[in-house]
Amino acid sequence: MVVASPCPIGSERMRRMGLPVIDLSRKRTHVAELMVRACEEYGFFKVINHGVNREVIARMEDEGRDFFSGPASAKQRAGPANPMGYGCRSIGFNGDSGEVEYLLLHANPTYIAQRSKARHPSRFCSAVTEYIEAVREVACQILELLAEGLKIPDREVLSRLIREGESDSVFRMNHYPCCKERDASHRVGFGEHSDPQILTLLRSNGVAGLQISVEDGVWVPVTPDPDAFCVNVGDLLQAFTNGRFVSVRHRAMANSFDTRMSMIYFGAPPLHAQIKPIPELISPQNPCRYRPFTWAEYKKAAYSLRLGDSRLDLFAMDMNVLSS
Ligand SMILES: C=C1C[C@]23C[C@@]1(O)CC[C@H]2[C@@]12CC[C@H](O)[C@@](C)(C(=O)O1)[C@H]2[C@@H]3C(=O)O
Ligand SMILES: O=C(O)CCC(=O)C(=O)O
Ligand SMILES: [Fe+2]
Repeated sequence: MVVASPCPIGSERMRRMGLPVIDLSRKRTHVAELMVRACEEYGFFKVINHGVNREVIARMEDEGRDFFSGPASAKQRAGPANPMGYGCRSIGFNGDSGEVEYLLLHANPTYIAQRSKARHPSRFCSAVTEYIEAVREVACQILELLAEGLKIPDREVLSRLIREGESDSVFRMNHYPCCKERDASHRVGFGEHSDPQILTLLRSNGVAGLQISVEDGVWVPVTPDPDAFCVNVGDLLQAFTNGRFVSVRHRAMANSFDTRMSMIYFGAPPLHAQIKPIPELISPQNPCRYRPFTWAEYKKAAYSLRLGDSRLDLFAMDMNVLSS
């Protein structure tokens, strides 16, 4: 098994400092610079003052709570996850599992309207649609700031891909029931992996569980903050930036005291989109590291592998051939 990267920052520094917290209301050039550094050094950061209306978040959270606490029959109606839909414990198609139940939806309004199998479908559907729209805007803003920070003249080169009507972005709600067992802190909710898409925006209630892999197999917990979005670089953004940004492995652990719910937006391009390093990020010192591929090809590879496998290596250029 080949695995994806841990965070390049050492465990001590990560424990001491925690993740970078970026205030989106600060000066644009400063924010862009901080974000680029965070994506290079941590692959993860938090954003605050992101402008997403509290009520939009609260409505989504209420709907999520209502769905997961609802009758098994309503949840079964939304399943089984193939891969979209409701799933319990089983993750993906290749034998992965964890102490989690979830709802996976395409982030596209028509799909959401058709797949709203909650107890109050139209209320659920409008809460999800509003939430996704608001979070997608933040994701686009971040991708444009990153392009600016990387001095890429086409500032929309990345944001355009997830703004497109045909974007294959996904919305996921994970519900981790409180695990009353004596040593539940060792129980895995969602196993280690990197996210395949471009950019992930995660929000959770105030309960801990998310952890990031740093060097030497150490896992560092992310302090929960319901007012922030936790943002991470996905595999495609690592490829677009020619390896300058890192798609870092993370996982979610069970919690012995409280129930945890996370709501995650995975910004992805349309299926037919070509993924290849952005030309401005290729140079003789940093030759092209990935061969061109489509998101459809990448997704197929992801779904044929286990959760913890690295798929980006399959699309990497042979650097020995390049240097000879
Ligand atoms: C085991 C798997 C679940 C997953 C598809 C995969 O084959 C490998 C990647 C997994 C992942 C991780 C990030 C997201 O939660 C997710 C929706 C995605 O796009 O890739 C999941 C997939 C899933 O749960 O279906
Ligand atoms: O629920 C979480 O905190 C993390 C889950 C995750 O990483 C994912 O669904 O890709
Ligand atoms: Fe993830």
